[in-house]
Amino acid sequence: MYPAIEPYEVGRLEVSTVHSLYYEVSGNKDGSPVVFLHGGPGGGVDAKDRGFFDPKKYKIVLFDQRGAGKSTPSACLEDNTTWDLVEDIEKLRKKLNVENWHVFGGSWGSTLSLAYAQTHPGRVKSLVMRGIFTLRKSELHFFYQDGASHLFPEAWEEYIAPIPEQERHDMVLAYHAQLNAVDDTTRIIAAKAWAKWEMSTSRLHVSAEAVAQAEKDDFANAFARIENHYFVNEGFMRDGQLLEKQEIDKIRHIPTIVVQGRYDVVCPATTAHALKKVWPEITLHIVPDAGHSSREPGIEKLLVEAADKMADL
Ligand SMILES: CNCC(=O)c1nnc(C(C)(C)C)o1
Repeated sequence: MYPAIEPYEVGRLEVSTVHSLYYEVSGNKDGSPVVFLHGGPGGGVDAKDRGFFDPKKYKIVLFDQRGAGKSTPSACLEDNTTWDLVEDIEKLRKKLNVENWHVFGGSWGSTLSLAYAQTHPGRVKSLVMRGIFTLRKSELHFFYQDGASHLFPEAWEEYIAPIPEQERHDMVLAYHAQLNAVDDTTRIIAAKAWAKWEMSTSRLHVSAEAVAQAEKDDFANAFARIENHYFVNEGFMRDGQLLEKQEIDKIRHIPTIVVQGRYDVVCPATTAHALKKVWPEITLHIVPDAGHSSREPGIEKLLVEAADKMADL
């Protein structure tokens, strides 16, 4: 990763009558623009995310998506869909007087990267994606219903604990009821349990720091409520839409590098493999000793190398 830097511009962008987005710009004012799309949805950006990009070559744009991080209102689900976020990226591009830009996203950030590129292909100079997630029913089933549970049985017990046994046949729906309960205590207990499940399984070796993040009320509330909202609504798209040939044909020409952990249980390699089959032109790196997180050493290294490669395009 590149050394820590501070933004030279920080601002807020009103994108609807409800939502205001936090954004920041760092690196080279005259550099090649790149927009970083964070995960979750609802995960928010971290200052460390600037470190993927050479600050001499890139004009680095980070922003918190609707309801996430420093964007307001926090955890707000109103007017919060995949397609609202796609248009927010365009609003931010125009606000910053950017003609077109590199797009970089992991996990949900890869979902949004694909949705944005397939909607506005002319605005995307390159794609660097990590832990491919396309929100198919099968992907959600594996992580939230029956799959990852077999690899992390201890964490799974904590994840199902807030849900009555008779509701456990549909965990995403059951969590939707608790994450939107009138009672604040019910909501925060469910939010922390939901967030802890993901943060406990996102690394090959469990990270205490990542798990501790799930204990932070504001993070857990936004991450859990927004993720669950998108999943209950199936990402506001057709099942498998982002992998359809007609959709990939719109972006087939865009230089693209994907980095995928072999032991990613949150967004298993099967989706990156499916993407490669429908889009053989991409470069796909499978990291043999990594899980889901962009902070896994092998993943972090290849992401920086990928961004370095795209910088001169
Ligand atoms: C199913 N959501 C996975 C995702 O987008 C994700 N995983 N970790 C994150 C954060 C690092 C933003 C918490 O996001």
